[in-house]
Amino acid sequence: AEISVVGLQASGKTSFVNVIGSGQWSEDVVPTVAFNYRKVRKGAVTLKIWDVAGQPKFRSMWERYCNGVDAVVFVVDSVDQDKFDTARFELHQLLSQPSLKGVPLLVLGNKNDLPNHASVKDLIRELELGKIQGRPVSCYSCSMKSQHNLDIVLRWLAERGH
Ligand SMILES: Nc1nc2c(ncn2[C@@H]2O[C@H](COP(=O)(O)OP(=O)(O)OP(=O)(O)O)[C@@H](O)[C@H]2O)c(=O)[nH]1
Ligand SMILES: [Mg+2]
Repeated sequence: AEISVVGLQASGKTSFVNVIGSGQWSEDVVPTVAFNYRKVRKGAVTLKIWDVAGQPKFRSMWERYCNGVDAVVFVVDSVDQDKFDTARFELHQLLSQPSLKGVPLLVLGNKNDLPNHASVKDLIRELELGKIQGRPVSCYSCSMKSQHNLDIVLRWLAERGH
């Protein structure tokens, strides 16, 4: 399956790709410039992953990297509640692109190893996930640091096929 990983800067997209790619958690990751491409084998499935940069100047590129993928993964820092409005805006903006019609969406509320993280229920409300129509949508709370819930995330991705 081919997937694209998007979301605001410092939400943990590159950490996600590093952890599922090599099992390596590291505190020291540099902000992504433009994008990274990585192929990850997980048992019988090969994931082709576009890890796209989240800083404002790169967000206009998200659509290009999401075009034609089997799933979009949108990563949110579930502790950084001040950024939920921006995350919601960028997510709905992206999903409104005609090229992304029907593409399955996985929202990850990352950093749940930290205190006061938003729950899945909070994220569904804050990001208005209930308003999304015409595509499968899932939302999980997880942590790249503790690897909590990464098993169900990988299962979800494996089900996107190929
Ligand atoms: N506590 C904690 N920190 C995390 C977790 N995931 C990522 N981080 C930290 O969050 C910071 C940003 O992580 P990145 O993976 O670089 O974030 P990004 O979304 O790729 O950022 P851009 O490439 O700039 O868009 C780093 O300091 C990570 O160590 C997590 O699950 N828990
Ligand atoms: Mg990155």
